[in-house]
Amino acid sequence: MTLIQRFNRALAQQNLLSPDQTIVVAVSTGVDSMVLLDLLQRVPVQQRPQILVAHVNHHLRAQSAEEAAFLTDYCATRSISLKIAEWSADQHPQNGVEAAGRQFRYDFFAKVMATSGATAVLTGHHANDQAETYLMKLARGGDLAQLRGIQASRPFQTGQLVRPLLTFSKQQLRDYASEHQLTFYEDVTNQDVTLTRNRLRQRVVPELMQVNPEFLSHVATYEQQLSTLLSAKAQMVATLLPTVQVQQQLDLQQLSKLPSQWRLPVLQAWLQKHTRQLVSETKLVPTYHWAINSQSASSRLPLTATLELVKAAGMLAVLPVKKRVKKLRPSEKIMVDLDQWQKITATQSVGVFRTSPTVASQPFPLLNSDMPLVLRPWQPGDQLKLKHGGQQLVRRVLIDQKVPRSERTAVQVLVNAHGTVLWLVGHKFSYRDPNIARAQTVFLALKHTELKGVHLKR
Ligand SMILES: Nc1ncnc2c1ncn2[C@@H]1O[C@H](COP(=O)(O)OP(=O)(O)OP(=O)(O)O)[C@@H](O)[C@H]1O
Repeated sequence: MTLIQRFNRALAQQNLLSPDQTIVVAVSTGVDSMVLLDLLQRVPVQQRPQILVAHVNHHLRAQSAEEAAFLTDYCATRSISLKIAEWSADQHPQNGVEAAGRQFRYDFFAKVMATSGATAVLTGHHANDQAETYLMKLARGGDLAQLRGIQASRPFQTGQLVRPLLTFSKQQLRDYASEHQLTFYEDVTNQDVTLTRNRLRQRVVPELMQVNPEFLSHVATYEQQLSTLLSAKAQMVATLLPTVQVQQQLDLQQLSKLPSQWRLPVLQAWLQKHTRQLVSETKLVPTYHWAINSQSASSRLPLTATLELVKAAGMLAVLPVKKRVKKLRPSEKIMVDLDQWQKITATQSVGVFRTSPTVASQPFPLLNSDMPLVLRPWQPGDQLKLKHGGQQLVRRVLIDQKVPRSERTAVQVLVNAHGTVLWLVGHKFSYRDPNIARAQTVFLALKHTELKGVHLKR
């Protein structure tokens, strides 16, 4: 089969052989995309899709303007529609020009696709590009899924991104170009061996082809096998995921019942679903150990700036990061406004109300001279007034009530303007005669709230 026949077969496989559809052809004026454009024009007219060439002038090389002018002339002579985008120098970033240029290109292709109603964008990627991509990914490391190379076709905007030359080697394309006397431009930056891809292109791939001339087709075969394997894996994970999910949460016991090789991929899929981010399995290993280890020191694990993993009652949930309530230090005081809840810890709020609140509360005769009321951690000399005129040290109350030493410092007292303790919050009230003159009855209340998400449903 000739190269032209193989090319037409590749187009047929992608359902592109129809004059009723428009395709965008990304042409850089390099040999690959000029061969692509030439081959497309050789498709019999009754099958040939409408061609719309898209070119980006990157303004990166002196040659750029010449290339754009050449392509303008080429398309005009052959009555081919052409769209050119200018990526002007002032748009170039200081670093990462290559990636930014690629982004600009694909954004432009997407725009052209949208405005022309095209069904596909075609690029000139070939078998050597595929091999270089594989080698780069092997060197970089990661999950097997990340080793996937360039796809012959993948969804792109409202259609497909198609690489019909993926099975052809660079040499085959060069031979075709010289046989058909095509004009094309060499990218001089391809000679720059300080760039990793160029070193692979010029040194490593030729070496490997010396080891085995079939190297490129072996890479293509691996890519196919890998694709099949990964889609089988994705299907299996999709089947297993519902067996460990309870609503939005993940049941850790069910997870640990899965065959060991599926636990990490299922955790990964569950996390991806709830965070919309894919974390590689390799990076997920510590998270997995934290999740299944019942001795983990903490029940929370930060995931992103805004999300955290929360583990409770054998379940795992992805929740928004809670704003931590700052622990009160001994010197800190909070002025108490009447009729308002005041948070004193992550789970406790205190209020002084003029009408009885819905939660349990203690009536207390309050004097104008008590105001302002203050909440603060208790101090060593603090005392409570007892009913028959005596005093009791706060410290004594805490000891009598067997409050663990570690929890004692966090206990708060409500004191009046004169520093008299009215309430040892959560433990005991000071006594005051309910018939004292000029007093108004207020209600001292303590409310416990659960930390959202810590008490998870099973
Ligand atoms: N300036 C350009 N204008 C239009 N199309 C381009 C341009 N540069 C590259 N392309 C398209 O992208 C294909 C691959 O080009 P090249 O290998 O230089 O890009 P890459 O950056 O390595 O690949 P990718 O763009 O997929 O990351 C070309 O064959 C061509 O179809």
